[in-house]
Amino acid sequence: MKFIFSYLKKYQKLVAAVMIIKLMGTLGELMLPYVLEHLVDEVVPTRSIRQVFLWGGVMILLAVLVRQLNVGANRLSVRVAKESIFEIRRDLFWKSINLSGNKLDGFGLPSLNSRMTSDSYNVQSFIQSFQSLGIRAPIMLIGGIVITLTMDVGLASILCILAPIMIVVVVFVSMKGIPLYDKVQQSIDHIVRIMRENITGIRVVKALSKEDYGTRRFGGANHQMAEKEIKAGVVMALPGPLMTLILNIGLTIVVIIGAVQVNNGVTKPGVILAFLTYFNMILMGVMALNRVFMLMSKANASASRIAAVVGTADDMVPLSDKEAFHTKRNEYIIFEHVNFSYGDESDVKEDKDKSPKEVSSEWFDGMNRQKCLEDIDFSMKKGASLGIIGATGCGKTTIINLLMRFYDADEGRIFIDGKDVRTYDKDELHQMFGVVFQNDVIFADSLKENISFGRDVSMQEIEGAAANAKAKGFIEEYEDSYDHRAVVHGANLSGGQRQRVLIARALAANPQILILDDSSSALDYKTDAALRKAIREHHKSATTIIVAQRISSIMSLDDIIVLDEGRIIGHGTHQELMANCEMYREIYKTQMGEQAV
Ligand SMILES: Nc1ncnc2c1ncn2[C@@H]1O[C@H](COP(=O)(O)OP(=O)(O)OP(=O)(O)O)[C@@H](O)[C@H]1O
Repeated sequence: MKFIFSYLKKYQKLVAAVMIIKLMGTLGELMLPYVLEHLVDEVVPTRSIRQVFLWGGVMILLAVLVRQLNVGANRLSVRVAKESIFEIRRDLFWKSINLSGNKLDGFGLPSLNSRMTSDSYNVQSFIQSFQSLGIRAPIMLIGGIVITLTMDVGLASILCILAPIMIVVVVFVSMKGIPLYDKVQQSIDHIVRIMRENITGIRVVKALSKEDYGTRRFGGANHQMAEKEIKAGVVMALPGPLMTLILNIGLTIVVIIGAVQVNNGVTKPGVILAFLTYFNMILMGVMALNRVFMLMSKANASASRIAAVVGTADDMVPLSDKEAFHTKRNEYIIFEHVNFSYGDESDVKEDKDKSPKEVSSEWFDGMNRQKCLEDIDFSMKKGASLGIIGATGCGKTTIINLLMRFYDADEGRIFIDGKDVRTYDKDELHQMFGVVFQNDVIFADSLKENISFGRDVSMQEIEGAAANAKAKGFIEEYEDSYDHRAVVHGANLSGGQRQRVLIARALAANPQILILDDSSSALDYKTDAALRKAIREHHKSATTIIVAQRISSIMSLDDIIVLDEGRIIGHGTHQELMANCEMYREIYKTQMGEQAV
């Protein structure tokens, strides 16, 4: 809750205005039965039509005023809720896209997704309802009791006994509800993950006729979520009927005692009429209180999940010169005896019984760590080119991840241009790179925007990059050329076209370091060779690293590293590796044919 209120601080005045207007509206509402009682008991017996119309008019005016006040307060409360959730989402998004690789792995994309959507929605609903119901409910409850006390102490004492019982029930049940809603939100993460996997991999699912399998997986997760929702819903739905029962019993007692009193001339009929209305109002107040507590339970669980991300400490802050490593070597990129392991998030994900807060603080500490890179040691001169080859999962991409400081090495030192990579400001560092990752993303936007990608890049540079990436030809065949729109994930482009647009994106800003991670696998050999030639000719000064499975993509580069299970087992030019590296020779033989050796 502290997290939510920290965002409401700036709207203090608006929230206060909502509450004051709501207070006035509720007081007006409370006056209505009182006026009704006066009309029935005092005005009607005078048989004065004028007076009846006058007090009837007062009631109508009061009702209209109450309505207007409620509408005004609701509008303001919606505004506060919308603006504060806008800020919460903005901060959550900003933090999410700036999370370090380790923390991103820890939270998981599906979970970040549901924090951005369903969790934010829960918080928004609470902010909105707490401003109006938060004041209306207690005022109706307390006001109703106070007014009935002034009318008939005996009858009102029935309410005085029932109200605290109802409040205790609501509070008790809400306390039980909070942890249950935590679990519901965790199931939403799970469901979002399965949805993402199935939607992203829809083609594979269809191609292998695995719709049933996908549906079964989703069905399992859906079932789990439904169970948790039902459990939370059953608990939170308990107070409603219980309260109606308690109040109806109270109402029956009031009607019976009231009837006797009216019969004996002790009480007037208008009082009983007013009592019945106040009873209803009190019931509505308690129900509203129940709703506020229910929304609060959900929002509390959701807010701590959002706060866990927003409040996570930035672990990739640039190091000061004092803390950093230094080198006298003058190569442009240097890896010195680097070791690295990813944290294993599976042990965290299983810990479903812990609150998100507890989990998030532990995620990044005691994770199982498998060694991924061991004693990686190489360097590159400025403008040089390096190929990295090796079996899948041997750690090729991880080297890039460390170079771009998505993760920090466990041991060893990495330098770019004579500076410890950890001393660079994140933006400064990333602006040095033009990069295409494996399965990189094409956005649902024009091809022009996909290439320029929000950078200050002229149309001439876009066209130049497209030409070097061998994308110019197919782009200019479209009637709308560079304005042609790609759909989500570039599904209206072929694999090779997607890769060429991505390479154009990497080349567009004339990067100092160019990284192509398995980014030409969908290109035919001829286009791949033409692409490398264009890069050599037009991006001479760029220090280039090409990660590839295809030996033909890297054999002409200045230097090649052969990786095996996270270790460098071969390093040199193509000729040197052919002479000295058994695995390289094997890859060459397999891909280029026996006689090529
Ligand atoms: N975010 C991550 N969290 C945990 N383990 C990871 C993560 N990313 C990669 N790994 C593991 O690290 C190892 C190296 O992965 P990496 O992506 O560097 O391999 P790669 O050589 O690029 O593979 P490929 O050629 O298939 O792309 C693999 O065993 C992989 O499962």
